[in-house]
Amino acid sequence: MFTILVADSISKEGLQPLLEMTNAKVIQKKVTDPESYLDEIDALLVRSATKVDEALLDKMPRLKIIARAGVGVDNIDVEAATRKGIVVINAPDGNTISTAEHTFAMMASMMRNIPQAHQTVKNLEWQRNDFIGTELFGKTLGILGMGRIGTELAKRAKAFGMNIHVFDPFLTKDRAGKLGVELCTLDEVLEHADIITVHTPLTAETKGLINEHALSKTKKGVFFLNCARGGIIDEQALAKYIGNGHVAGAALDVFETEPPGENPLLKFDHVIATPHLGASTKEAQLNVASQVSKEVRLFLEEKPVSNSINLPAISKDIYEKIRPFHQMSKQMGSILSQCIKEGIQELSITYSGTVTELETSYLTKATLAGFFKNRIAVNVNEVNALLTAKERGITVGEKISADPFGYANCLTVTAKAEEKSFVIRGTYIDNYGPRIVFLNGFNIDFLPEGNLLYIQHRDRPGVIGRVGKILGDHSINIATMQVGRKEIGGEAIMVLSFDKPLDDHSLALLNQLDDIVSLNRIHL
Ligand SMILES: NC(=O)C1=CN([C@@H]2O[C@H](COP(=O)(O)OP(=O)(O)OC[C@H]3O[C@@H](n4cnc5c(N)ncnc54)[C@H](O)[C@@H]3O)[C@@H](O)[C@H]2O)C=CC1
Ligand SMILES: O=C(O)CCC(=O)C(=O)O
Repeated sequence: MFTILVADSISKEGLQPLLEMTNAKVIQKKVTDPESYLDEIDALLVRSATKVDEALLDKMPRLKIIARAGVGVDNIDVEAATRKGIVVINAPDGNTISTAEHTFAMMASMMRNIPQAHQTVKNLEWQRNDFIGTELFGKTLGILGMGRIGTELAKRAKAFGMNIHVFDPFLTKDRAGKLGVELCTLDEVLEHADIITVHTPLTAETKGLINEHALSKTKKGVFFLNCARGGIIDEQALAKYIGNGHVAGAALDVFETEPPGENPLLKFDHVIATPHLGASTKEAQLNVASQVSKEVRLFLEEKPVSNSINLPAISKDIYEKIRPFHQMSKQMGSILSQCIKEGIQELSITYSGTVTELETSYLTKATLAGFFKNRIAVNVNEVNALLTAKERGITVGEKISADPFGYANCLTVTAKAEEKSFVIRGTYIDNYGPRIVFLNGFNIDFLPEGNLLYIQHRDRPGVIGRVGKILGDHSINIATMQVGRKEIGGEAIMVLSFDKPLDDHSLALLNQLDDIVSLNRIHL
């Protein structure tokens, strides 16, 4: 049974895919509510009100996925979540139109003084001369950040006869041409635009993108809009430039601190504001809620998700092809980890045959996840596998080889420790399943599943019988047994599988047998 916490106000209709799950319980409470049962939560859904920081994550040991019903994930410590192996997803385009429309509405309202004029009429005044506005037609709109919202805004502004100048380091000239906008440098936008609007994410790079230095380059009488994130425009600098009459007005939907409280910007008549309403439409809220609910459900059903911030996105079709290898990779990593007990310096995987046509980097991460599973306390999965390896000084390598050793496909994983290395090879046979076909220098053939015992021994008559006798004497049923050797009388191996885990006492007795070199219990 999964427990899902919906911590912010999210459209109930959009939550339907989660409410319909028979194996999930949905709790709608703030994270500060004692009845939110943080230590039992598997999935967390938020908007921007809940700050998902490391301290909160520490209280949620079972958490597997955080879903942001919206775009900006700046209220989530994605790095801490990644370290803990928690998938972070968002709803990247469910509120694009609403936010573009809100920005446009704010721009039109600001240029025609609508909020201020509205208030005077409500106050029974009739001041027609105080509210002379400015047309949008023929003006230059500077858009900083030409992503989804910037692009939708540009379309609407073009329809109003505006010239669009854009700064976005990731926008190509070709795409700018197709969108009918002029690609500029930041300075060019600052120098030429009549109205400047920001539509970037809030990152270390965009924090203070519009600071005093940038403001000093703008035209006198310029207008500003921020319907993206507080902090992209430095509030102190903006207040200074409105105060000295250089900036003619600003329209703000977002603030560095929300709610903004006694913010000096709100004292200016030429500043209009809304309380972070960009995405507040019925349509957007339904869109984002149902987008993330569907994704969380897919994730809990162990199906691939598309809108992850910290996990490589793979489509459902691709996942279906990769699924058998995905499971086998995890098992191979786990076997390796249980056979080579010491710390390793390097883990390399060679792919050959048909598997090379798939997203092998996903399999490499799964192998690492399997390897770390029983070694470290942190939940390691495809999200944090590479980071975990890096933090532990393990070099991870991936190679493609033309030689599949006679199989249709083959994965060979080598772990190198200081003094030894261990190699495991597996193949997936259609309509049959995964098989481990090579273990530490020996050809073998076993199913990587359940409770296994890997025995290295000398190839002498009677060893197999003595092993069987001890197990039989202790009522341990051998489900399967595979043997392999390099040469007659030389080193040999056995891999046995049992219906239940092998107990310590029987293991110790087996260890005392002549000709036994080493024993490894493997639990998959
Ligand atoms: N007010 C509200 O309620 C809402 C606010 N937002 C915010 O709007 C912003 C934009 O959202 P989307 O368009 O959906 O995101 P997006 O990811 O589609 O677009 C962001 C664009 O910013 C560009 N960019 C990144 N760094 C840049 C830099 N240093 N200088 C210039 N451009 C840069 C990127 O190349 C990208 O094209 C985000 O901050 C998001 O959180 C989104 C939805 C609702
Ligand atoms: O949840 C909201 O209403 C805010 C939306 C937003 O800011 C975003 O999607 O980035």
